[in-house]
Amino acid sequence: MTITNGTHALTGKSQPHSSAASTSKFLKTSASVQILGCDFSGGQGKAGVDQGPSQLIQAGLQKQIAQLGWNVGYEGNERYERIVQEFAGKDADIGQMKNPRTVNAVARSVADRVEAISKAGDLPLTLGGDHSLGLGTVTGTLRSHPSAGVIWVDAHADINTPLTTDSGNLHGCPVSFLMGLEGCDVAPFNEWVQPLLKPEGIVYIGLRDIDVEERKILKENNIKCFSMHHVDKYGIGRVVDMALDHLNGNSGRRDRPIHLSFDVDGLDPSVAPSTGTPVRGGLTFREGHYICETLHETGCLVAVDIMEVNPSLMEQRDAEATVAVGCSLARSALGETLL
Ligand SMILES: NC(=[NH2+])NCCC[C@H](N)C(=O)O
Ligand SMILES: [Mn+2]
Ligand SMILES: [Mn+2]
Repeated sequence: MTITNGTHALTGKSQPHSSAASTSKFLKTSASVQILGCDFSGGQGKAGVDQGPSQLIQAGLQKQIAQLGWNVGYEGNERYERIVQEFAGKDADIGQMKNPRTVNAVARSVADRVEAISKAGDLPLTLGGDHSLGLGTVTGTLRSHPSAGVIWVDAHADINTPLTTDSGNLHGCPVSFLMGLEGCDVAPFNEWVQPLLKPEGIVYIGLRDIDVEERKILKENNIKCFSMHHVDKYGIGRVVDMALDHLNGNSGRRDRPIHLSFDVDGLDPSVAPSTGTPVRGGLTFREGHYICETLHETGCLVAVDIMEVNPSLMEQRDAEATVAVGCSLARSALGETLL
């Protein structure tokens, strides 16, 4: 194991620690974390979620991750801004879907970047932006690691289809596109989206606000869901264990690559208030971090998304708290322990 000298991310004190990167099973030995800042809000209706990535970066995320022993790269938002410009004023609804061409083009571009980063043996850390970006990040991961499983932490299932969505907001639909469910074979998405995700390849944690049609889809496809009810019943420790068991075919092994897509609204609004669709009764600060820490411990994480941080909502101090928790979730997933 490589020993490097780092600085403790909380205390700022210098301390020796093992390199987080070296413990990963699916990354190259000298792996880097490549941060993708996706300042994108077109998958839902509230402005400001496009400020999430820049705020997370301004809060020092890049340096904090470096202090954990990682090489860190950061890619800003230019390419996505160009796409948003390109379709501005020219993106009429298609059926129920709002901003379909913009969401499509952004997700496609994100998929290509995540795929390239992952194939280079590095870990893509995507900062949203709204959760429609998950169509891009998970596609990119599955092109690079076809056997990867997804852990989707969220108050919502984001599994509406173009036929079932009431809101028309595509941040409520990425999972159905990833699975190629009925109604998802529509332009412009069908130009590139492949049904790479199988229903048994995803586990949800934190659900508590599911639309009627989504509930049917989850049941029909036998998708593993740990709602807040299950977190209360079993405790977060057993829930994460069961989630990993499910993805690893109950083999007892921990050898399936994992993509973590963390919507900060999975956390309770008292912990992450500044997000577009908050739902009370969510994960505590520790439950959220426990998920990230435990997934890091498996050595199987290949990609991480931190989504739906919207610093323009609520008061300034709420925004700061939400940005801070976004940073600390990312650090936990990348190996920060509080010891
Ligand atoms: N990524 C999110 N925050 N999604 C919220 C989705 C809410 C609702 N189910 C919808 O489809 O509109
Ligand atoms: Mn959500
Ligand atoms: Mn979501």
